[in-house]
Amino acid sequence: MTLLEARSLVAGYGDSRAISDISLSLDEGELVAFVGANGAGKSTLLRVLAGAHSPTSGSVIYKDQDVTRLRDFARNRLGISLVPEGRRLFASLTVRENLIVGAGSRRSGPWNVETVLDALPMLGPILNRNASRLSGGQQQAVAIGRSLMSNPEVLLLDEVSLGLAPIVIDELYVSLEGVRKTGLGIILVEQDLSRTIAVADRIICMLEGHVVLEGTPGQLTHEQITDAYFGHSIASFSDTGDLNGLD
Ligand SMILES: Nc1ncnc2c1ncn2[C@@H]1O[C@H](COP(=O)(O)OP(=O)(O)OP(=O)(O)O)[C@@H](O)[C@H]1O
Repeated sequence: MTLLEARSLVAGYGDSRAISDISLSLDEGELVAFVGANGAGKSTLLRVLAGAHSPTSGSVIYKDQDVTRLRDFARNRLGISLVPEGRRLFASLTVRENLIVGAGSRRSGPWNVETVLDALPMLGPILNRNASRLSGGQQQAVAIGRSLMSNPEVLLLDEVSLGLAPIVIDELYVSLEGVRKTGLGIILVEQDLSRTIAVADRIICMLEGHVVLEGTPGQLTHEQITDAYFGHSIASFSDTGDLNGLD
């Protein structure tokens, strides 16, 4: 079942365009990864999907409902949750309190402090620690846990592993795999190509606001993704695996 759809989204800041004509769909239990160089438009796209930034044109459809005009808090209540770049925790609150803030949408579902701790075991020992005293990996785990507390059906994760040690990233991805098995649709932005290829059902590469390459990890090579990332080739795989040139 399709959870989230973007139709021809265009968005920007003032006169400058950050994303152009982006369309995508996300199914239940699917993990779609966006890759691309700095400034490619990945964060803007996630913010538009979450309702934190208004598109100039195009639409966002969530479970057959047009949510384009709904703000982020309203979309969160419906089941779309963004883990933003920079994590944005409440520094003066403890880990437990940050998690509880995430439950503000009052949606019912499987996630509560206990189940979040099961999914993200690194939070257990630091539950009563102030968020200002956390490492980057711990902050990211709290940010993911806080989003889960809203019982989302779509999780949007920006720059999951940015600035984190490989061992911490491994642990976070093990947790995410468990979260995904619960049936959530996940869209993530990830700089680490090897990891993206390992976890994603589909990879979408953006360059200067456009989608320049799209396919499953089985259809795309590391080299093709790297080329698209840096703008060396512009190509797309259809579902049948054919290579098509794009304008
Ligand atoms: N608040 C803002 N005001 C003005 N321009 C912005 C703002 N945020 C992003 N941009 C611009 O929009 C374009 C897309 O940026 P965006 O952050 O979405 O890309 P990104 O792929 O997520 O890159 P990064 O990895 O650096 O976050 C860039 O040209 C960027 O400079």
